Amino acid sequence: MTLLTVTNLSFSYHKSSTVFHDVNLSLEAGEVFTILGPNGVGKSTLLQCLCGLLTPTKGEISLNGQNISDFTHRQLARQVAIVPQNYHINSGITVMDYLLTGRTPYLSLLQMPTKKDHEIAEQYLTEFNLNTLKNRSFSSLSGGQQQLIAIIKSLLQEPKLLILDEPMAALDISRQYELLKLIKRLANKHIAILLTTHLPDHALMLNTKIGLLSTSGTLTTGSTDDLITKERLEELYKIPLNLTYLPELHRYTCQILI
Ligand SMILES: Nc1ncnc2c1ncn2[C@@H]1O[C@H](COP(=O)(O)OP(=O)(O)OP(=O)(O)O)[C@@H](O)[C@H]1O
Repeated sequence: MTLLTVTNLSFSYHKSSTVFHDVNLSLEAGEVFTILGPNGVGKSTLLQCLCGLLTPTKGEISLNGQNISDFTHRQLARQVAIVPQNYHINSGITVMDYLLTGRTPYLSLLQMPTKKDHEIAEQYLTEFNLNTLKNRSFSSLSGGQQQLIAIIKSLLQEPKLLILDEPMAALDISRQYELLKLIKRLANKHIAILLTTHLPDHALMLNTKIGLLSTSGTLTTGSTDDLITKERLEELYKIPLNLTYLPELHRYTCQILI
């Protein structure tokens, strides 16, 4: 069965203006879907609708055939994790305690995280070579460190669908390389991943399903070959650019012509 089905979805913050309308998309387990679009077109808004943080004005979102409005918060948090673009955490919570909040959907009321939960968090910190951050306060971390820790927290949720809002934005290129590899590994483990990015190269590297969200509020979906083209991207971003084929990698790369 299709993991995520989005049907005729529309959203408005204010009655007078629609952010996006009639959005349709679907995602199977293990598929990766990349959304591109100019600043302010509604990518984050769409992602927040998909994980139940915002309620769409119209349309339906289903997980394994069940409308997400029928899920409890706890049920939904076992299925879907989101790594947002920004964090507003000023509580002084340590990195370890922040990570362990990812286990909340699996704990009963007032239950403390278990030894096993600590071990899983430690394992991820080791995998990402971030152990030294464990006892730091989350809010004292750099933007890139926060992004990596938030990604690890989302993995502790063991989601079937992982939603990443511009996950590469604050990362240096070596961390981007690690994250791109991680996305491929998670997809091989049948986790569906929906991400946004401002770099067409990320979509070309991942070779995913694509959604182009335009200023008119429509989402055009298709394959990388069909949608990551010079013509489509120039129309979307209104700038001159070029795609160059890299024979050694069997894919294109995108350059802004300046
Ligand atoms: N809470 C809010 N209340 C009212 N309008 C909002 C709110 N959040 C976002 N918007 C507006 O909705 C539109 C879509 O914003 P959104 O953050 O989803 O865009 P985006 O495509 O993710 O942008 P970016 O690429 O810059 O992150 C923008 O015009 C934004 O100003």
